[in-house]
Amino acid sequence: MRKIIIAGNWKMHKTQAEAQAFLQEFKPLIEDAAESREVVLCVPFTDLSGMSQQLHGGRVRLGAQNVHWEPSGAYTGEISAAMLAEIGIHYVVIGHSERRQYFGETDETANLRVLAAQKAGLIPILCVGESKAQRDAGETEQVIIDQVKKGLVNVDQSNLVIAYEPIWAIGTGDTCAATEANRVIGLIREQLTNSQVTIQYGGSVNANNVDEIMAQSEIDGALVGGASLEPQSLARIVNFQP
Ligand SMILES: O=C[C@H](O)COP(=O)(O)O
Repeated sequence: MRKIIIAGNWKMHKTQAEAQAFLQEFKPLIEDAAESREVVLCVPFTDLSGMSQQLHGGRVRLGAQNVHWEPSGAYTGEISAAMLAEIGIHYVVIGHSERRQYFGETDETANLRVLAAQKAGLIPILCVGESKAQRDAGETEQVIIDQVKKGLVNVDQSNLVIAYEPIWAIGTGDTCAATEANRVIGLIREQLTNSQVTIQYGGSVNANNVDEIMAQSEIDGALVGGASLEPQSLARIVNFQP
């Protein structure tokens, strides 16, 4: 049975004080959510340590938003997988389209990061997705297959999450039709050797559309940006109605 994972990606939002206030309101709202649903918050590096202590023993797990592939060294500004694992982090977002667009990340560096994360015992959330131009040119399938294959070289698929995030649907309110997201995620699954990998959809998921998205047979969760910043809205997404 594939694990359902609802993950918030706060991106570059929330100070430690704001994170603490969020958790105080959020935790009671998800107390009754089905145990089978994993709840993850992928937050800025500066929030991780404090939140890890605040969440210790609870059901909300933490994720980072990036990780370097080397275990240590002269890489100013970078964070290693062991540093994250040491403070109780379980997940790490890798290859998000914003990292690819603004920071020059590639399928090759995403692959190195996935391998480093797994080596330290973290679960990578590998993001893939096509741009509007690629979709309009009919290249969606090839782009996605390429990203998946290149990102997963030598990767252990029993310790992996993939997020399908069409770039044109991120932060735009222009959600990919649930049936189309389901089709592309089915295509991603066909490229895998392990059929049990959790594959999320991401791109303008919110309290109003989550039920339809999560009703799709291939979609095992959501990676939520904007709508994860408010406790009520993320709680509604965690409590989606199947
Ligand atoms: O990682 C999350 C995605 O980029 C989706 O962001 P969004 O929900 O604000 O569209």
